[in-house]
Order: sequence, then C-alpha cells, then structure tokens
Amino acid sequence: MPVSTLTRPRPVHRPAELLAAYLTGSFYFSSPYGTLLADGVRTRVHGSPRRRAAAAARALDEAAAGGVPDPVVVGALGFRPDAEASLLVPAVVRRAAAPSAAAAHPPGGQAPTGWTVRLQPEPDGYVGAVGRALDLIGQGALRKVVLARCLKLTAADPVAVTSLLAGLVRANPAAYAFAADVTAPGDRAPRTLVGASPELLVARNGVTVTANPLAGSAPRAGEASVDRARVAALRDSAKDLGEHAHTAGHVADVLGRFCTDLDVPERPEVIGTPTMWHLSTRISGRLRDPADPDCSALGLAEALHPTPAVGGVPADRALTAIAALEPQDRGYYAGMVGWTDRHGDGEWALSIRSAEVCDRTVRLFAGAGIVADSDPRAELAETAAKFRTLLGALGFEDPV
Ligand SMILES: C=C(O[C@H]1C=CC=C(C(=O)O)[C@@H]1O)C(=O)O
Repeated sequence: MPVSTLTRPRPVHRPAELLAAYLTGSFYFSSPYGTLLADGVRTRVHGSPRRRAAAAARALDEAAAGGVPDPVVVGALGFRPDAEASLLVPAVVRRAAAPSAAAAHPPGGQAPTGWTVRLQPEPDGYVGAVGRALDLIGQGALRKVVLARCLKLTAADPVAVTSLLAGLVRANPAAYAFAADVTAPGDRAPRTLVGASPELLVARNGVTVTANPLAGSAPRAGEASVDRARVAALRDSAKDLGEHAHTAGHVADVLGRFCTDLDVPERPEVIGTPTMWHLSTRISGRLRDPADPDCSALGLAEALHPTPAVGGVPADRALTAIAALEPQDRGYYAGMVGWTDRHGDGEWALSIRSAEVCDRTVRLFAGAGIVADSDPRAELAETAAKFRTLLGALGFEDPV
C-alpha cells in the first residue's frame, strides 16, 4: 500500500478536554463539525486586505515543506476590509469531535461584582442613528444597513477568558464558539476575541461548500407559547423576510461565481439559539475548480465578506453609513474567525455574539439589520437580546 494512503494515527481527544486545555493566547474553535485547539506560533500570516487567503496558502506550503504534517492557518479578521487581522500557523493543533450538550464542561461564568457599564451610544443615541439610517433608506441611498451598538464593561479584577469561553460553550453547544488572540501593538495585556456565533459564513470540505446566512430575528422569550407565536410571526414577517433575502441573495450570488449545483432553498427556516430566533437559509454547492487558490475556505470567506448580515446593501454605501453612524470602530466584531488548511478545507464563522476581552475590560457589540419597515425601538430591543449571549456567560442574570 503506498504510504500516502496509510491513515496516520492521530491522538484522540474529547471536546471537553480541549476546552479545559484552552489557555489565554491559545486558539479555540468549536462547531457542529468538530473542535480545534491550537497553541504556539510557528508563523504569523500577513497579507494585504482581501488577499489574505493567498498569504495563508504560502504559509501553509512553507510549513508543509518544513515538515509540519497537516498544517492549518487559524485566526480572526476584523470587520473593515482594511482592518486588523490575526492569522497564524500554530505550533501544535489538537482536534476533537463537536461539543455535545450532554458533556460535562468545566464551570464557566464569573460573579459580576464591581462592574462598571458604559453604553456607546446610549439607547436614545442608537434609536437616533436608526432614524438617520431610515432617512437614507427613504432617500433611496440604501436598502439595508446593519447598525451596531457597544457595551464597555470594566470589572474590578482581570476577566478570566477561560471561564467565559467555558460558559459560552456550555450554554451554546451548537454554536460556532471561539477564542482567538487578537493582541495589538500598544495593548498592555493579552486581548482575546471570544464568542458563540450562530452564523456560518462559509465552510469547505473537499469540493463541497456550505454557508448559512442568517438575518431577520426575534428575541427568545423562554416561555413555550410565547415562543411559538414569535416563531410563527417571524416566519411570516414581510419585513424580516425582506431583510433576510438581501443576505441570502448576496451569499448565493457570490458562491454562484465559484460553484455548480448551488442549492438555495426557496424559503428560509427559523432556527433558535438560547437567546434568539433567526431566519436561516442553508446554502450548499460543489466547487467548479477546487484547485483554484481563490476557492480555499478563507478565499471564499474573503469574497463573501461583508455580507448584508453585518454590512448592508449596497455594500459600499452601507460601510460609509456604518462609519458615520456608529461612534465606535467595530474592531474584530462582525469580522470572521476560523481555520483553513492546505487542501483549502476550513470553516469561517461571523464573529458576532462576541466580545474583545483585555485585562479588566470587555467590549461587546450587537447589531440589527435596518430596512425600510424597521421600528427603531424594536431594533434597540433586538440588540439588547443579542447582548444576552455574552452577558449571560459573564454571569449577569437579567442582562439588559
Ligand atoms: C449583526 C448581528 O446579527 C446578524 C445575524 C443574524 C441576524 C441579524 C439580524 O436579524 O439583524 C444580523 O444580521 C449581531 O448579532 O450583532
């Protein structure tokens, strides 16, 4: 039997072991397909905006030539196309199956004592910004824009990212959960992007490509009869279906450039997270030219970004409106986080339901898609509900 067809024995890990082995500075990513924990830095990957997949491919080839078996590039990209990125080939990678709801995860959460909370903007400021976005939509300059607001929390003591991550995975075992080191020059302590995103930007496995755009939301009530009514209302809401169509249409158009046999369900379904209900379209296709370097998981993710789940329509005007209407730079929020390997396989999730943690501070964002029929107060309530993913994992009982 030729050596290449032999199966290389791999260490077998359990998902909970990898979660427990996470240390600040490691890279952790778990999804419905598996868990990856990466440690150490073999090579940092630098690339110009929208050309990071090419830089990643070069780094992977160099690592393979240097004797690394099955190298991967892991990390996170910020929201703005020219924003910061933190991509690297790690020294050690461990993999396990997907986290299971039943598994005993290490305890998470942290008693929320002595926190100070700053909202940027204040709720009325956010409502005003949604009003200005509605003016732009009314004038025909925009059709959709996602506006986010920011919570800045400061604790009395350094925030334990290990417990925060464990709390997120325990509460959201089906999510794309992640912790990525995004320390920047000038940071006086490690900075970590941590979160539990419901949204798969794109995954590639061989010739198969999958994406799961979400847009159009309702908060989960936690009471069965109320939630049944909310799900039914969301499924039939013309406003939410329109908001969703922008995002699903963009993803289908971009993937259509690379794929044959693109399967795009006609109507979205409703999926639930522990805090939200979302309209969801699961799109899949077969790559036309799998050897094309632009078709790696990271290349496809760069081609898709920013989808109207985090940007808007038209994309360039939405980015201008976001820069003008949001008082805070988004940093890594609403960018992407994931991994890609030498075969082009990988998974990239949107870095939403996320926070940047640095020493005693936690900076978290939540956004909502604004379309012609949006009600500013309802969009404010939607962002409050989206904050609950992170605030719950931090131990806030009745977050906002
Ligand atoms: C921008 C966010 O969510 C996006 C993903 C799902 C539904 C969304 C919405 O209904 O507005 C957003 O497009 C966020 O959580 O900060």
